[in-house]
Amino acid sequence: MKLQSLITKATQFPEATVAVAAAEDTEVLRAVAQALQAGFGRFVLYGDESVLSRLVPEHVHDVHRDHIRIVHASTKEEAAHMAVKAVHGKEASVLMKGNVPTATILKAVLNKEYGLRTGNVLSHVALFDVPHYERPILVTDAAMNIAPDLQQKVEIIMNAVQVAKAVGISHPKVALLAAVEVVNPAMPATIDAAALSLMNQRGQLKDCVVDGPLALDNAISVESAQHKGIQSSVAGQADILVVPNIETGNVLYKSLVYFARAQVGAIIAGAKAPIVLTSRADSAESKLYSLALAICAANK
Ligand SMILES: CCCC(=O)OP(=O)(O)O
Repeated sequence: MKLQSLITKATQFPEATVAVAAAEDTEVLRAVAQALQAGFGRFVLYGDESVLSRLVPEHVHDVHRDHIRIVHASTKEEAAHMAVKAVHGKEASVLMKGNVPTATILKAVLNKEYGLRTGNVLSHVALFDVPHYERPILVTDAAMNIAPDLQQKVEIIMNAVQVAKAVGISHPKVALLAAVEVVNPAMPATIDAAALSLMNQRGQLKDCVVDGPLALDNAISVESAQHKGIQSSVAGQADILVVPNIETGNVLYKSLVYFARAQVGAIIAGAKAPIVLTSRADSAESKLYSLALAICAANK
């Protein structure tokens, strides 16, 4: 599903409520306004009431103002905790990071008493529309897990498969990226990839087809895979790219956005509710797509 279609799908859930932590941010409020304009979402904005009362009318059309509630929080930490508590208490089905450091919101998310942990690994899943590439493609994990071990990679894959299903890819093809297509004992990513592929063949990783190690070119290009003689049901057709570590993921994410001018929507999956957690420099449009992705994932 292309990102624009995701917005159409999100309009099936006009009442889905989003708790925004520290909403006093122009790009966040522009995304909120665009979501309301598109016809989805109710928003509870936690933050400095005096600032929000001034900013909201500047961004949000009068006709949509009854879809927004402002709740005062004295600090960004308090805003993060209040927003997380609202999701924990089921007053909202999606959490959104506003103008608050990632570490602050994640601390609230991981709170033992009212946080959003399920016991599963939390992981970042980004859905891209890349110009001149016909299919949408998911990338994981560009932001959360620094150097995932084999078990963490299993959960990262399962989180991404759930997100893929939410956007209409029912049995995704998962490519495990490395620098080469063969198992090399000096490259741990290739050994994990081989183990994960076998786990998939033996039914330990369900609802998807997993293959690797694959280099990026043969994961996404049939011509490259054919040229290199790679026999694989995933090569050239990957729906999900699993990177070996956060550096690879973050560089791939930002290369797609800045070099390729890709559009992106991204969430943290694996928690009790999806979390919209974009790069600080991401556009309002990306935040809008991320909201749509989160609402679709919350209602899958
Ligand atoms: C890819 C999203 C996470 C990230 O890198 O965020 P910042 O650019 O805000 O550091």
